[in-house]
Amino acid sequence: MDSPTSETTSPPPAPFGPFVGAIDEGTTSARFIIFRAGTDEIVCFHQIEVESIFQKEGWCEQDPMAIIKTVNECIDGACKKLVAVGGKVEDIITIGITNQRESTVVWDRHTGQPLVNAIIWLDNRTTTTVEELLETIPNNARNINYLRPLCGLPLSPYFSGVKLRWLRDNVPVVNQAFSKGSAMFGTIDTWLMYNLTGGKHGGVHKTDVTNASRTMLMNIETLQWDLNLLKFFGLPKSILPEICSSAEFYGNIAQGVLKDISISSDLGDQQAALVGQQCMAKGQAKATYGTGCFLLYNTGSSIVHSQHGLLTTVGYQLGRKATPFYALEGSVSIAGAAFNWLRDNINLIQNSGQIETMASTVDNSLDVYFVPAFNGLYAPYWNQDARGVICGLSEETTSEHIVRATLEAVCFQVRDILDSMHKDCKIPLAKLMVDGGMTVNNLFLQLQSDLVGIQVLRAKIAETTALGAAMAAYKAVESRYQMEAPLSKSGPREAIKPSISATDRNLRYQKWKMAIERSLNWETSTLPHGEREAFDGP
Ligand SMILES: Nc1ncnc2c1ncn2[C@@H]1O[C@H](COP(=O)(O)OP(=O)(O)O)[C@@H](O)[C@H]1O
Ligand SMILES: O=P(O)(O)OC[C@H](O)CO
Repeated sequence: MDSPTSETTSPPPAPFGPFVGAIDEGTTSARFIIFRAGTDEIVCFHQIEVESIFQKEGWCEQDPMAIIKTVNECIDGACKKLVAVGGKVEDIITIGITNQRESTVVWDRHTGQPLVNAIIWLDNRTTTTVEELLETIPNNARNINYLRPLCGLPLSPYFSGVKLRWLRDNVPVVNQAFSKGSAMFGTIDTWLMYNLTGGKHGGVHKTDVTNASRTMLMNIETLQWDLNLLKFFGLPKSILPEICSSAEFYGNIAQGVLKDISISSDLGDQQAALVGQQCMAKGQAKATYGTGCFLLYNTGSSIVHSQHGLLTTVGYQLGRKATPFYALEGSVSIAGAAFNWLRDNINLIQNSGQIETMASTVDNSLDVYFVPAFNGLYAPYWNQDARGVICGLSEETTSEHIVRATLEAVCFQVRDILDSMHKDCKIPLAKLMVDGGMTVNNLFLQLQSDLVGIQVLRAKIAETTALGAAMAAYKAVESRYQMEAPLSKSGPREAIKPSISATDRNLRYQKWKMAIERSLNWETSTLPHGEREAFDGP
């Protein structure tokens, strides 16, 4: 047996500051991560799951007060861990915020209390609102792309403006607060910022350009709230936060363990991952696989209006006077969420650790295709009436084939998006940077590379979203910081290369397209309700 040496017995050196903290408030969980400033070294973090509430079919809500409580617990938890390893909380020089986007909160400016639960981005209750808004488009055009030139987005239940309009039309207390001028609106970043900086006692009411670019209310060129868009949605400007850049002083934290520490960045989580992955040059792209999957392609300072179903969004603006960078985005609403469904609704798996093991026991999905269009299909289809289908089932199909087909479903959806990006930008992507909860799954990354036919590069650290927020916050307080400098000493990214033939890949993709056809317009292609009730079999 080795005798202990002074080297093995002495405690590890205390981490030295300065540190930068990042709140990452995702759909599934919240976390607070403490980085060594200007690096991608995580000193410690604390993460807690956030509960979603499903009151009715297609609805998804979260309790805004529970979100605040969870974030505060994450901050406390991470700071305790920092002290436990010998670090000092006072060495945290600033923090940043990154968040699930589009999710909508309305609260009362006098009490600081939410008027309703937050409507989460993947909530589908507003399909009728979209229908009603389509009716108001001149010349009976019913064109979902009518507002694209102004805001870069198609009309869809996904975006905050549509959710706000639904609240105005359906929740009297919100409608009254709009009329009285006592309502405040915010996406999750704004709600967090308001509460952290004092709430009803002087909390700031601000958002950043990336989050604002997901509301359908901001003009994509001026980066200001657009009066024509507000008029279209019938919403008052008085409820909206001030739009700021993604990296600047937002306010100081009012109480708790981080009291008086500044908040210096705010970015939607997918844009933060773009920064954290260092896709800061035109033509670079990343895909983040969490609850949903979001592929962002940096288009530099140019606004590219997609002709093929992608979104035009702000990528980041790192300082008040900095040039805004834009991105084309392909959004997939159900990625990792499909596994939550396999676990919670049909008990096919018990935990996410089983996914890779089960899917690896079979060589292929035995021609099973699963389109998890639970709340319609986002990019590039924007079909709110699509619903999920599993096709190709046979007597030989097992749970393992379905789990594998679920992994492949995410890969095929990314292929759909890459094809659109290729058409919009003309240059095919040579490689794709990937991150997010699903990317711990090695088989998944191999399937992704096989089914799109390009190299997939796994991020060196899993927390690229929080890293992006921390980098932007540090940039705001340390102007000499070079964000493009190599961040990590941990070696090159892991590259996964395609291992199947182009013929095989294209055949499988054709089958996927057939499955997509079967899922599209499912809601509107059913019999009208009256006939459905009368129909009594053949
Ligand atoms: N090994 C795995 N294989 C496939 N999916 C996974 C695996 N581990 C986690 N996931 C999925 O990743 C998602 C969580 O990722 P995360 O990036 O934390 O999400 P979010 O930022 O949306 O909260 C969950 O939906 C979960 O089902
Ligand atoms: O919670 P995530 O990481 O899946 O991200 C949610 C997106 O921001 C929704 O647009």
